[in-house]
This record gives sequence, structure tokens and C-alpha cells, in this order.
Amino acid sequence: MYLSGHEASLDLREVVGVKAVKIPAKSSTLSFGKNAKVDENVPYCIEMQPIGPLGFSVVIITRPGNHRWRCKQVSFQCKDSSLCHQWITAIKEALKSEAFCRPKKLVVFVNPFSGKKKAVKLYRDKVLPLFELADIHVTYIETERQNHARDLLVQNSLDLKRIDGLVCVGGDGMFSEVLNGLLTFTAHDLHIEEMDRFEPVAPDIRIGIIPAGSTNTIVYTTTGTSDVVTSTLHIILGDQIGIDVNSVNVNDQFVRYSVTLLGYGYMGDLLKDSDNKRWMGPSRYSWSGTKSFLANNAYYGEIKYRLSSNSDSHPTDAVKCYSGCDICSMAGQSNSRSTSKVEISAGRDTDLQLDEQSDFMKHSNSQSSDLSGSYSDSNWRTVIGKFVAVNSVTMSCSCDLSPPGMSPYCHLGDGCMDLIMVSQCSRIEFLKFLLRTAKGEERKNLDFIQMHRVKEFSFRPLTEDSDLLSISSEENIPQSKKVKLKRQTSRTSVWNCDGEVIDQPKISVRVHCQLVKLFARGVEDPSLQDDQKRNCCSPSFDNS
Ligand SMILES: CCCCCCCCCCCCC/C=C/[C@@H](O)[C@H](CO)NC(=O)CCCCCCCCCCCCCCC
Ligand SMILES: Nc1ncnc2c1ncn2[C@@H]1O[C@H](COP(=O)(O)OP(=O)(O)OP(=O)(O)O)[C@@H](O)[C@H]1O
Ligand SMILES: [Ca+2]
Repeated sequence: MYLSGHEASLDLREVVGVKAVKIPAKSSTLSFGKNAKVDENVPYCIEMQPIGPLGFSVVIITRPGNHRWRCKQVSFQCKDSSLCHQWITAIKEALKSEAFCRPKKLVVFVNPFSGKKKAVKLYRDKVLPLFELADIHVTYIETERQNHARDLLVQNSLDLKRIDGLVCVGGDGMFSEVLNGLLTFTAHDLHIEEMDRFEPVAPDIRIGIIPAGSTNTIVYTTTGTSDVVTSTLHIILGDQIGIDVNSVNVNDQFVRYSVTLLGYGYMGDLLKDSDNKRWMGPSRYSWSGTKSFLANNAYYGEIKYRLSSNSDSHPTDAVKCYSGCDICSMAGQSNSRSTSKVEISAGRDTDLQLDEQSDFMKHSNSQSSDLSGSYSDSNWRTVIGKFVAVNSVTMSCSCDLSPPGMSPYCHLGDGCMDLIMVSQCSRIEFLKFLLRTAKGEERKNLDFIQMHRVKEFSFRPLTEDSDLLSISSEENIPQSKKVKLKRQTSRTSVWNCDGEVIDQPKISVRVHCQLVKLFARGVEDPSLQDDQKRNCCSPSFDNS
């Protein structure tokens, strides 16, 4: 906001709402008169000129730091009540303008059991008063069971054509339900029933998240904080950002969409163990995380992945995805596929102590003609190995446990995911990996980690007799070694898919660039001044 002499100009993009107030006699507020006008050349500015005693307050946002947003009230005096109401009406009308893309009608799902079970209170105390101030009409639904929200969406019980957005008050799991319900509804609406055979269709409406869960990764990654008021304000201002969505197939059948993490091994075991400890609340993850860490399990698997065609973009390139990110803006424009290259490289294997590097390559040569045949004109690679963790993230996955996130330079909407493979390693080495992940420190010099920016990948556990050949150096494996290998390979993990367990280890995953829009704008670059932050991203005016 800019104040000068007898005039005040407010940036309407950052006005939350306006209300009539009685201004105390000795207030230091501004007043304005008949000459005040909405400046038509600058659609988001209102010029005001001071005059009389009655008043109204305009609530605007402030940025106190750490990506949090708060409200500040700026009060204005008027000569009489009629002028006061004219101003209130003029500002409300301006805010309703299509140019702002602000939501007018929302359906709000509240999961009363999220996180520390405070979602209902958080919503009533902090969110609802702001929605009321912003004149947003809300249909409130407190979920009664798992998949309640998803079922309502899929069955089209909510007349989605008449609303501007869905809001979930809860954690990542609640968002995942709403996302899957909305995408399924959108496909069914176009009479698409077999999801695995069709490209998913982008929904018309946006989703907002009020963080009330245990990890709140999506909120943290798209706003820079897990703060209830900040998320509410992003929804009210009508922010929008497209985020990448993965479709996950098991045995070539579509099972679900995901947006944050797909983790096999460590993250899968951790989740499975934590699922029956929900009574512990958010601390279940640290408990199960420690148990899985001590177990130090590693699993055999084969990963095939298609590299991003943009070879300049890499998980370690130190290019942060900030609000208005160029890489995300350009994504989708280029659909060109990268040149064909098939390479099979070995994962690290410390258990078998075999000279497998050369053997993997031998195996690779025998397979390469098949692979190049199946995936011509593409950038597919294959890795075979024994892994403590295979993680794929579609966004950085920042959260309180790891503010920089699992992959700090991952982009929200570049149509890619970052694949991080942690080969079998000692507990000390894995702890080093975890600590560096928590602090966002360099990991590329850890020789048991591989990181790639990919468009799709598939994973299969190596459990069959025929697989033993690919992980042993010997053509005729001695019986004793066969038994040992059999025992080791029969052990499989599960997938952690946005906090939901997928029991089948064999999956394939594909990214859909910016398939869904959220009420958010990405993390604002902390090195910018407030007015630069406002201007670098004016999503409200993007009607595309
Ligand atoms: C030594 C401290 C290391 C801290 C390491 C932190 C790395 C954490 C990276 C977080 C990535 C979050 C990915 C987001 C996943 C969400 O879609 C999902 C649903 O909400 N949440 C979880 O799966 C829940 C994921 C919860 C992850 C918890 C990890 C806890 C690790 C504890 C390790 C203890 C080692 C003890 C050594 C003595
Ligand atoms: N009324 C309900 N009773 C039981 N489970 C519910 C209910 N409503 C939703 N759920 C389910 O609860 C699961 C977890 O909810 P949510 O994601 O909100 O919280 P969380 O697990 O604490 O947080 P996070 O996902 O961030 O770790 C979701 O998968 C959702 O489907
Ligand atoms: Ca991405």
C-alpha cells in the first residue's frame, strides 16, 4: 500500500475484504471524499482522498517473515454513511471482478482426525472468519470416514459445476483423497471409465489446503510454510499454481494419482509400520522412522526410468522453484522427446561381494536390443541393484522435518519428478543421507546415491528365479548361493504413495505436467522486496 499526503492507494490484489467500522474520534486513519475513484487504467488500484468522520476498514495482507502472511486493517473515514457504503460496495464489486479469479463458492472438507485432531477448531477459529470477511460462500462437510470426501466427489453429490474450488482442512492424505476424487469425477464426467487407458483430464476447479495434518508437505512446498492463516489468505486472494500429478499403475492397471512422494524401502516400511500407530499422532513417523532405520533393510529391484529431455535441469542444479518460476512456466511448451539411449548401469551391491559391474553390463547388452526396440526415440535407462530406498518426488517435499525437502531443487510444475535411489549402505551412511536431507545439504558426493530428473519410471522387485541371473555374476549359480539369494530376494517392501500404502511392489509411474491447480503461488523468493514479490507473480490475472 502506498500512502502520500491526502491520498491513499491500496493494491486490490492484496485486499482480503472490507467492512464498515466506527472510527474513534482520535484515530490516525485516513479519510476520503467524493473525488475518490477506482483507477481504470490500473485495475487493481483504488485512489482515495480524505474528508469526513464515518468509516470502513480494508483488510490487507502483510508479510511478517518466514513466508507467513498476516492481516492488517487500514481504516478510512467518510463524510457520511452513504458515501461509506458506496465505497464498501465499490471495493467489493472490484474484488468480485473476473480479473481477480477469487473464489466465491467453496466446498470445505474437514477431517476431524487429522494431525493433532484440531482441524475443526482451527477451521472455526481461524479460517471461517476470514472467509466471511471475503464474502465467500462455504458448503461445510466434516468427514465421517476414510474416503467420505472422495466418494462425494466421484458420485457428483456436490454439484461441482457451481463452485470455484474445493478446500481440504487436513493433511496430505486428505488432499490425496480430494485430488483422486476430483480427477475421477472429471474423467467420468467425460465418460472416461478406464483410467489406465486415457490421459487424465485437468479439472476446472482449484483445490486449497488448510494445513492440519501431520506432515503437510503440499502446503509447505507450495507456500513456504505450514501456517493456517497464510493458506487461508492464498485461497481468498484467488492464487493459482499448476502442480504436476503422477498416475500410478500396478500391473498396468491405474490405481491412484499422487503429487508428493513415492517411496519404496525405507519410506514404505516406515509408513506401513506407522499406519497402526495413528493414535501417536504426528510423532508416529519419528518412531517408525527410527525402527526402519535400525532395521536397515535393503531390497533387490530393477528400475527403468525415462530422463527429462531438458539435460540442463537436474536434481542437483541448485535452481530453486520460486513463485513465477521460469522453468515451470516454460514446461509443457516443449514436448520434444530426447534422443534414444539405453544404458544399463549397476546399483551398488555390498552384500554379494561379487564383481557385478561387468556382469550387469553383460546383462545389459543382452537386453539392450529389446529395450531399444520397446522404447525407441526415448531416453530410457535401467538400474538393477539392492536398495535401502527408492524415492521419487514430484515436488521438493519441504516440511517441518526437512524444510529444504527431499529434493530441494525439484519443481512444482516442470512435468518431471526427481528419482533418488539409495543403494545398500551401512546405517552410518544412511544416517548421513537422512541428516543431509533434513538440512538440505549436498548429497551428490555420497557414492551410494543416484539422482535423476525423470518423466516416468517403473520398478519391479527381483524375486523370480530368472532374476537371480541378473544379480549374480555366475551363469550357473551354485545351490548354496541360490538359496541365499532366494531368501534375500523374497523380501519385498511396499510403496509409500503420498502417505498411503501400496502393497504391490511392481509399479509404473508417469508425470502429468501441471494437471491440477492449487490455491497457492509457490514459495516467494525471500531475496525480493514485498512489492517485487507481488509483481513477480500475479496469478490472479492469469485467466489461461
Ligand atoms: C535424524 C533425523 C533425520 C530426519 C530425516 C528427515 C527426512 C524427511 C524427508 C521428508 C520427506 C517428506 C515426504 C512426504 C511425504 C508425505 O507424502 C507423506 C504424507 O504426509 N508423509 C509421510 O510419508 C511421512 C514421512 C515422514 C518422514 C519421517 C522421517 C523420520 C526419520 C527419523 C529417522 C531417525 C533416525 C534415528 C537415528 C538414531
Ligand atoms: N472422518 C474420518 N475418519 C477417519 N479417517 C479419515 C476421516 N476423514 C478422512 N480420513 C482419512 O484420514 C487419512 C489421514 O488424514 P490426513 O491426511 O488429513 O491427516 P494426517 O495423516 O495426520 O496427515 P498427513 O497426511 O499430512 O501425514 C486420510 O487418508 C483420509 O482419507
Ligand atoms: Ca515436478
